[in-house]
Order: sequence, then structure tokens, then C-alpha cells
Amino acid sequence: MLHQFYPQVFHSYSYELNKDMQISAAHYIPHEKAGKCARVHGHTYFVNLTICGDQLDDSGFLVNFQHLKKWVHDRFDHTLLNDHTDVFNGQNSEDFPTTEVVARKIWEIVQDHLNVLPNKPKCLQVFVRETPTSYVVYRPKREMK
Ligand SMILES: Nc1nc2c(c(=O)[nH]1)N=C([C@H](O)[C@H](O)COP(=O)(O)OP(=O)(O)OP(=O)(O)O)CN2
Ligand SMILES: [Zn+2]
Repeated sequence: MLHQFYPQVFHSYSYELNKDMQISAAHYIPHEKAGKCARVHGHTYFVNLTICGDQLDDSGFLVNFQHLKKWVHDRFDHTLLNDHTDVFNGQNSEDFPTTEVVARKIWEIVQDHLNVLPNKPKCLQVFVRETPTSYVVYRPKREMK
């Protein structure tokens, strides 16, 4: 696992948890402007999730690290991202599997799971590194404390 520094999220929550994971996946960007990236190719995505909250659950977790891995890594690892038509859509650029969209979709998936937990943690940041020289940070727009 590559250990790297991530942009800091400023907040006033008592607990902040970070989970790293690596996802091996293929994708293509279905647009002429994508150049060579319009052809199927693969990456090892480095993903970091930042989860915050004030309350722990009855096991003393803000959220179980293993559950975060299951929701994201296990869903996409060794797959073609474009095949996940419930997540990505080749007809709409807002839903192409670009790094930006991958980061936002991961946030949506994680926050949907967090919303049903009784202690209501919040995902404040998703960092996705697609290549050694390219990464995206997604933070939800709305005020999350
Ligand atoms: N804003 C975005 N630009 C590009 C994306 C993207 O998702 N968002 N994606 C790609 C390609 O998918 C490509 O795999 C990654 O791009 P790039 O950084 O150009 O990769 P290189 O290794 O070729 O870059 P070097 O500068 O040579 O290290 C393209 N653009
Ligand atoms: Zn790519």
C-alpha cells in the first residue's frame, strides 16, 4: 500500500477516520476528446475515504473499516467500470467513469450506506488517484457541519 499525504478536511467533528484501499479496474471514457483514454485500459486506483462523526456505535466504531472496503473495493475491484451501468452511464458525461465521476460516485455509495447507521457518520472527502500524476478530491457541497 502506498502511504501518501492527503488534503486535509476542516471540520468540528470529534472523530475522523480514514480508510485507504486499492482498486484494480479497467475503464474507458466514451468521448472523442478523451483521446487514448477512449480505449479500454486499466489502473490501480488509490482511494482514501474520510469519515467523520461525533458518536460511535455499540462496538466502539465510527464505521467498520471492513464495511467501507466491502462497499467500494469489493464492488469494483477487477471489473470494467463501464459495466456498472447502475453507477456509470456512457450517454451522459456527468456519469462517465472519469476520475472526477468515480470520486463522486464513491461518495454517493458510501454516504448512502452511512445514512442508515444509527450514529450517522458523514463522508467528508473522497480522494481518488488514477495514475502516479493524476488525482481528484471530491467533497460534498452541502454543509455537513
Ligand atoms: N480531468 C480528467 N482528465 C483525464 C481523465 C480524467 O478522468 N479526468 N482521464 C484520463 C485517462 O483516463 C488516463 O488514464 C489518465 O490520464 P493521464 O494523467 O493523462 O495519464 P498519463 O499516465 O498518460 O499521464 P502522464 O502525464 O504521462 O503521467 C485522461 N485525462
Ligand atoms: Zn484511465
